[in-house]
Amino acid sequence: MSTLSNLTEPNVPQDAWCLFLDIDGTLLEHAAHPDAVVVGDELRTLLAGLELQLDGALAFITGRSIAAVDHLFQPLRLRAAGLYGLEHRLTRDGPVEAAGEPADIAALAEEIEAELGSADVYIERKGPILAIHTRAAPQLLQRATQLVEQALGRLPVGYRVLAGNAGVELMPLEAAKGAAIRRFLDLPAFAARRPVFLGDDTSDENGFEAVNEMDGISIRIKPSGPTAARHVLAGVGEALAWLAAVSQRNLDGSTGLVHPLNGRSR
Ligand SMILES: O=P(O)(O)OC[C@H]1O[C@H](O[C@H]2O[C@H](CO)[C@@H](O)[C@H](O)[C@H]2O)[C@H](O)[C@@H](O)[C@@H]1O
Repeated sequence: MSTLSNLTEPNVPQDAWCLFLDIDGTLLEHAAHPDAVVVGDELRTLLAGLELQLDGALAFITGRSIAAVDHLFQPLRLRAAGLYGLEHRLTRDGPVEAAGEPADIAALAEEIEAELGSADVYIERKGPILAIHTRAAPQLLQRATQLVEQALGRLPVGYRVLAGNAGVELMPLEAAKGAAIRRFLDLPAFAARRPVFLGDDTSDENGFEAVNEMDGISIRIKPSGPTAARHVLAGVGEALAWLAAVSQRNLDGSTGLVHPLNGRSR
């Protein structure tokens, strides 16, 4: 685990590499509600350009569903692992593959909603995953966490509880960003490329570990404590600037290891 003091800003190899991107808190500033985030045309253009430069070796790795991601980024469609890897779209225009039958957690969502009894708590129903958002009611986070932890024993298959950003999520054990990244790395478009992963959250830590094992480049956005990532960028603005600088360097045809924000080799 690294702490803030020993994390450095990342370099990116100019030879064969591929890119994995978390969305909320990495590419998009957090908003009061999941539907309130805004995707600008500049971001769409940046991602489309990077995807082209990387010959398609770019994928979103997100806790959102792929349908929700498509809706947010439309008309742009990219390769994606959604629901923390319970869904994959391995080619840009291909089908969404979903992991087995989800447990029926609809009733549980109703129960938790009634128990919390606050219009300020938003329960996002994502098929096999429940996300309980307490951004507008932070005093209810502890109770929400207790409720999902208590529910674990009643669920038919292995579930776990993961702290989210201003909330908590209940998800199947196999939902993990590291496994989602590995799945892409087995594909011809990604194989033999060095993985680069940008993320900002607890759920991204598992992805950083996977990327580190493959001698990749793990980048935590705005870390607040120890992280498995080896590099840091201070916030969404810095992450977007870094990606834009990398893209520009690709267009310029530079070679070697570069620090894209200041152009110096390291
Ligand atoms: O893996 P990510 O792409 O980072 O997605 C993680 C979760 O992001 C969304 O929730 C978070 O962002 C919302 C918008 O800023 C914010 O209102 C909420 O408090 C955050 O937790 C999304 O709604 C979840 O489904 C994702 O799992």
